[in-house]
Amino acid sequence: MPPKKKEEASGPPPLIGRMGTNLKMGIVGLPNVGKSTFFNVLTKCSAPAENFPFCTIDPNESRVPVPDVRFNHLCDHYKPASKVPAYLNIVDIAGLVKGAHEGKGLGNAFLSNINACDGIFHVVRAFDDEEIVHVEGDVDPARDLEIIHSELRFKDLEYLNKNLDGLERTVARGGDKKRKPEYDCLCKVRDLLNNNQWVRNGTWDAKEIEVLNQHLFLTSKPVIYLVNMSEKDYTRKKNKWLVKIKEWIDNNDKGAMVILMSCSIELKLLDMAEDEQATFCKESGVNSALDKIIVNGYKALNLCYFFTVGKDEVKAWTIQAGTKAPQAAGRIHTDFEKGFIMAEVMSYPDFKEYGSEAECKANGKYRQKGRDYIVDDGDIILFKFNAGAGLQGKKK
Ligand SMILES: Nc1ncnc2c1ncn2[C@@H]1O[C@H](COP(=O)(O)OP(=O)(O)OP(=O)(O)O)[C@@H](O)[C@H]1O
Repeated sequence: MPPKKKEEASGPPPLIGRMGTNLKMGIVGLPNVGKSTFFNVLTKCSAPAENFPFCTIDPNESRVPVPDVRFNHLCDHYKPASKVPAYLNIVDIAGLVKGAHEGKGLGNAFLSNINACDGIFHVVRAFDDEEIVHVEGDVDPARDLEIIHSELRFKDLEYLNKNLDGLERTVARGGDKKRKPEYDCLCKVRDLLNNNQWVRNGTWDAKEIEVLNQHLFLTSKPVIYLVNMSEKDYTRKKNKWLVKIKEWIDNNDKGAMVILMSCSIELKLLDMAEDEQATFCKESGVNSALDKIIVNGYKALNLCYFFTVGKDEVKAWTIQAGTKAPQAAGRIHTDFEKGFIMAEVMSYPDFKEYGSEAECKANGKYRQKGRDYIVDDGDIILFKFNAGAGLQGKKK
């Protein structure tokens, strides 16, 4: 067998989850925890946010620009006619309740909406308000985290057992040896789930990841926990539930990202003019959590982007981390991939340091990269491709 090319051997490891650039983060949580409010402030649109459970009946989808000082700097520099940032797709999913996996509270429909997402913003309520009904009767974020965690796990177990039954018969009868690795992998999934663990927290080799990616378990999706606090608590950066939340996450999802936020502060900021907002943030020491949430949601999906720049347009092109130059070129046009010759690349830090394309060139920072180049987040690229592929010459 010929030796593997260096880039193949050292390329990024396979990942659990769907491939592609049109991935979505779903907003998940119990009813009345602030999901729709969060979705509204995020998208600055007006999906209903009412003071009673289940006001979100159908999933609501939107996309929000990913904030990036590099993109802003490139726009300031080129002053292009068109500015196109990267976007994060977000879906607002109606509240899950205990027993959702058995169909309670329209559970199954909502669980299938989660299935259509690639990552989860898990919103948990840490604010008290007697006017706002809590489906479990009182506020207790650790209990709520456990409910959602268990519902997704139960749903995976239900799906798994259905698949495993058939597979067990086929493999046990010795009829289909080819499916033994799949069977073994699914048994490993079953053990994990029965042990109160999520698929995402298991250790998997490349072959097993191939199997997992045929099934796309709910508990294989990356999760960012959003703790929705009252305005007062968020401002003073204190909340009586934080220790318990941290404890729960350490015990159940060690290392997961937790972001503190307050939907009521975000609503307040949304109503302010830009200068008023700046003064408020300076005086109160409070900042919006939205940028951090969007940027980390995007990263959780393993997405990144490269830039194309010029007077006509500065644009961020979403790719999956680890994408090689020809496939990145293919995001712009399939002919760019087919007729790929090279990528001319400036890294963003070099561009920032030298101040222009000409200075990057003069200082050896304008590099020509071939087919095996793995595009880095923030690269500024000009692709050269063979006009025989259908288009003329080179194109930004
Ligand atoms: N941090 C907060 N402090 C106080 N009130 C809040 C906070 N976040 C949200 N709320 C209020 O809680 C109520 C419920 O919020 P929202 O409708 O967004 O919940 P939801 O999780 O989308 O519910 P459902 O799943 O039932 O649609 C609203 O009245 C909203 O204004």
